[in-house]
Amino acid sequence: MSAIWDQLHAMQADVAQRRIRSLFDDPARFDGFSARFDGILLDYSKTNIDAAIRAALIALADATGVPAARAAMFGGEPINRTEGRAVLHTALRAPADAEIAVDGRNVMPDVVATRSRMAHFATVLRSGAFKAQGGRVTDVVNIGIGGSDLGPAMATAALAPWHDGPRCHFVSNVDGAQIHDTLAGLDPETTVVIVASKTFTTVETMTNAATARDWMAQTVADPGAQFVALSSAQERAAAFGIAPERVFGFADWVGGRYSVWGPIGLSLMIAIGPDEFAAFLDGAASMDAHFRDAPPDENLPVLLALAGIWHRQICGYPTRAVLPYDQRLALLPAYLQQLEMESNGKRVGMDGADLTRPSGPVVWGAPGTNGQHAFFQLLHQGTDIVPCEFMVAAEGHEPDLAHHHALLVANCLAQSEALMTGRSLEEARALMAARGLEGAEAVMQARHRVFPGNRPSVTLAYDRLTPRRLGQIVALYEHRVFVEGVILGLNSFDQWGVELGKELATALGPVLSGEEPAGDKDGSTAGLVAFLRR
Ligand SMILES: O=P(O)(O)OC[C@H]1O[C@](O)(CO)[C@@H](O)[C@@H]1O
Repeated sequence: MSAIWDQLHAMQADVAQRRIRSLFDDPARFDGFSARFDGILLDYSKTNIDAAIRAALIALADATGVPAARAAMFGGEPINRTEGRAVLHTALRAPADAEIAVDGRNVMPDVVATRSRMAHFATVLRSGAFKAQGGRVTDVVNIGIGGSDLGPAMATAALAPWHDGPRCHFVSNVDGAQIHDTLAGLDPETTVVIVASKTFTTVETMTNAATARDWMAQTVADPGAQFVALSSAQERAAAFGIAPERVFGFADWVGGRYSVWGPIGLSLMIAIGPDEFAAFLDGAASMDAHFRDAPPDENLPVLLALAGIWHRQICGYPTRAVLPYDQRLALLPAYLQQLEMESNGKRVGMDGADLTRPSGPVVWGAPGTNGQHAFFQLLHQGTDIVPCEFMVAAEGHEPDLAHHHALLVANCLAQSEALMTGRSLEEARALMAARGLEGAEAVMQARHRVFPGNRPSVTLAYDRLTPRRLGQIVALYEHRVFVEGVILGLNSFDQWGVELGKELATALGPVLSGEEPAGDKDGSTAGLVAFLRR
């Protein structure tokens, strides 16, 4: 297998000076290096991947066991080795009649039962039949963090055109500013609070949940009746005082960052309704089938993963930017940061030995066109190369504002073109000459206006951002992360790297309150404690 890695590095050295633009001398370049599924087009023709490199990348995926690992994941095997668990978020969106076994038991009856309990609850709440102390529920506050926040918050914002339920708010940070500002605008008598936590121990969520309960208790006689829990830890939810009929559980084979498809998606279901939520699940399930069945050179998650491996592990680019030209996907970069970096930000392989190559990249981004007026300067002229992943819809949701959408699309395409094509010194000098500049000043000014180009990007284009399309896009990224993780030989489904900070924060609480001395804390931490202690 290391022979294929070596081969890819050698291929990269061979093509390092090649202009991506020159690949379009072949009129079939776009068709040969793009793939379609349903209403989605993945264009990776603006990368330096050619047919031989793609073949080697596919051989790498085979040699590292991607097909077998994929079968093991869909088959419910305990592929999350460090936690001894299956990885079955795909079951949450599988058709009701699917049969998916964990330890010999079909999990689908439980999944389907929870799905219909959620749908019933959402329908009752949306219809006004669920009576809060003040009558019809006007507002829902989802309290959760990480995967218990980012998925539903991202998807709820993305699907705003489908909102016809109560207003949904999301509180995640333990910073009291967020819950203060959120609750300040709400009426406790018409608000329902959803406590979303797989473990029901996460300190941020439990602190916010207690604050929300105190807030509600000031005017509501039975605040527990307006609380809902989404959790794998059903006893802890009960101990918090939430009645079992408002506790929606899920199994430990659903990872936090993969959990929007089940109970953690309840706030989204309340916002858009069970039917549209079902379309979101169906979209994801269709991407699951595509990922399972399509040949690698037509398989969107595999191709996106191979482009990721090429740019990060072979070319050595340390970050990648996600740039949705779709304002309603403004939270997608944050969602993908958790999905990708919590999954593949690891330093050892499955066997515990050090990785011999870089882990997954730093993922960052912001919606276009805003980013163009902020950090795109570095993307075009900085000394680091940042592979960009653009996203754009053919159609917006505002027919009266079609001219806005036309500008949005033009800007998206202009950016990937500019990144690839750039502007040479000769072209820049011609521009200066046209402005009447001459001599050394013209050269200096021209050099500032050179764009080196040859900067790779992929574009994910889709017809329109619907619940189904969003489900497909999110599942596409989930599987992309999985494929990259398998190729790197790491466990994409644990997150031990978040533990140490949690432990130290717990220990620092009494130090900050003055109950305990700073003791053997390092000088910086002790100095900061002294400054911040009140
Ligand atoms: O849903 P929980 O158990 O509150 O966890 C929230 C988040 O915290 C993490 O465990 C990281 O600390 C994430 O993986 C998870 O999504």
